[in-house]
Amino acid sequence: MSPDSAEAVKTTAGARQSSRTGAAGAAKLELIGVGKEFRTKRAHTVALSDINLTINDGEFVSIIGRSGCGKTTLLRMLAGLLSPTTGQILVEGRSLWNGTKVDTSVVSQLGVVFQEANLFPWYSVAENIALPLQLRGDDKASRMKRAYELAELVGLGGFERSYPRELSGGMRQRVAIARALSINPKLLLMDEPFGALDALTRERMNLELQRISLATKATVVFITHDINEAVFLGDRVVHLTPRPGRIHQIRTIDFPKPRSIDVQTEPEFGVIVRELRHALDEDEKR
Ligand SMILES: Nc1ncnc2c1ncn2[C@@H]1O[C@H](COP(=O)(O)OP(=O)(O)OP(=O)(O)O)[C@@H](O)[C@H]1O
Repeated sequence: MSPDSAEAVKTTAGARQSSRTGAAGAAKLELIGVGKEFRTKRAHTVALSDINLTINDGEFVSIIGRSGCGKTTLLRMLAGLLSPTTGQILVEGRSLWNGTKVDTSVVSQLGVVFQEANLFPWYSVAENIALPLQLRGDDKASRMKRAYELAELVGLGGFERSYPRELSGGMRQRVAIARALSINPKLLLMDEPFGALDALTRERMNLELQRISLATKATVVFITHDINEAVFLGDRVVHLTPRPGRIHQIRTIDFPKPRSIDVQTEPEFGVIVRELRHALDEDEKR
């Protein structure tokens, strides 16, 4: 982390500008003035307001924020599951949403991993991994070849014929990651993927995800409650504040990759985590 790292911290006023200056490379994902409102009989909730963010090819962006600040809403809009009320979402320059209508050809190029692995219990590991390829009509030989390669990549070589019930929680999440990667997604979207895992497994999965994302050069949007995890994995960390959800600051994390777990013991790492934690605590008072 450079001595002028404080420069990387931008508060609300500067967030719009800093959000458009990520690592070098082509824009993979652009959010322009994105907002989401929910209207029910009982309530009108502005879940997200004026989100502006550009994510470049190969970048890993972590998103943190208090419960209810709109993280999942944001990811669901990026995944094509929920239409934005305002603004535009562009994937490689192509609009994901046209009003409330989603462009399915863009969605089919996205990989999504949720907190629950959501595997099909009656399918083997390899069959689960290959499912998106089956849906897209790839022949069996080529999709199994790819499934076996991916099983190896996520550390499940030898388990290709196992069934989900025979796997640990961490292993099931690896299958979910491999399945999301099967289509070589333009974007990998992850919503609290390790939230249900114990601390040690989670730490191992952080290392694995770093390795996989570097090996595949994937562009990743990663939502987490865990500040440590966000900083460890992220090239940038986006902090959302609630009511309505807005980008409060975007912090660039300069530690070179691959990062070892020991980076977390470096004083600079501790400073960043503490500052982000403090900023999140401030959200409670808002
Ligand atoms: N389908 C919905 N209908 C009405 N309000 C909703 C809906 N989905 C989300 N909200 C509201 O939008 C806001 C943001 O919710 P969201 O689930 O995105 O937050 P979050 O940051 O992911 O929270 P958590 O960390 O607890 O998962 C909340 O006020 C929530 O009540």
